[in-house]
Amino acid sequence: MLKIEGLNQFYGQSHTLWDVDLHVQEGQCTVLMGRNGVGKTTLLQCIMGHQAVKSGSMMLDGADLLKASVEQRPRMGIGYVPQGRQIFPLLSVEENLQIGLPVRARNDRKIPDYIFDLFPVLAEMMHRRGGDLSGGQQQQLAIGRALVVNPKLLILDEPTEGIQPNVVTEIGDIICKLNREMGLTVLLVEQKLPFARKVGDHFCLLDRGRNVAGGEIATLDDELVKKYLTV
Ligand SMILES: Nc1ncnc2c1ncn2[C@@H]1O[C@H](COP(=O)(O)OP(=O)(O)OP(=O)(O)O)[C@@H](O)[C@H]1O
Repeated sequence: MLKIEGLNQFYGQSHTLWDVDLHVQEGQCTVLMGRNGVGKTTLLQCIMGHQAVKSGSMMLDGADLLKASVEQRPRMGIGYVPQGRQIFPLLSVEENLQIGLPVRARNDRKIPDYIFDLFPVLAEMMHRRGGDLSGGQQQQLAIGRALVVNPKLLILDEPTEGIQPNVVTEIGDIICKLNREMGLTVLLVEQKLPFARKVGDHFCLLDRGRNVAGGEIATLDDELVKKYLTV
């Protein structure tokens, strides 16, 4: 579904991503891994068009993502849950969810009911301000908001960061449900190994902006973990 090849990215003079390849297969959950600062968020931002790419190719179901504007990418079927959630604190839960509505077809600009089935707390807190929600609730809101655009590919940047263990389990179950039962293709950045192993089918491991390993999650062995993930 998503095929990135030979991607190079710079922050000014600083070469951050070096010839990075990433293939996300339809229906799979791919986990992008690596220590802090290796370039995971930068790669996701390149996919969303928030960072410029120096060279390489990036195709989504045969369409050239690099030719698409930031506004077009959600319309091409990408839902994005950014690092730190980026909830609008002064807007209500409903208004935060409504942000994705213009991306939907003109005759279908309504928040889909299944989002409230997945996250009942969003229905309960519909008129509360985003800033009044707990971290876990905000993460659920961020995922709900990404689903409003009716994505075929859901991208999540560290959805478990700074969240209580019971909510981490809940979010893991929901990602599995979206992926395995509802057929949504998922790409997520995740540092927590048990979580990555629970939700992931494939992994892509980066180190200092370069691919160092990848494949089925079962092949992510202790040696790779020690070399590239343990701090
Ligand atoms: N806006 C920016 N301007 C300049 N350098 C940046 C910028 N954002 C990130 N970097 C640098 O690029 C490198 C990759 O950062 P990035 O945030 O993509 O890594 P990461 O793997 O997602 O790490 P983390 O898990 O800590 O979020 C780091 O060295 C970081 O300091």
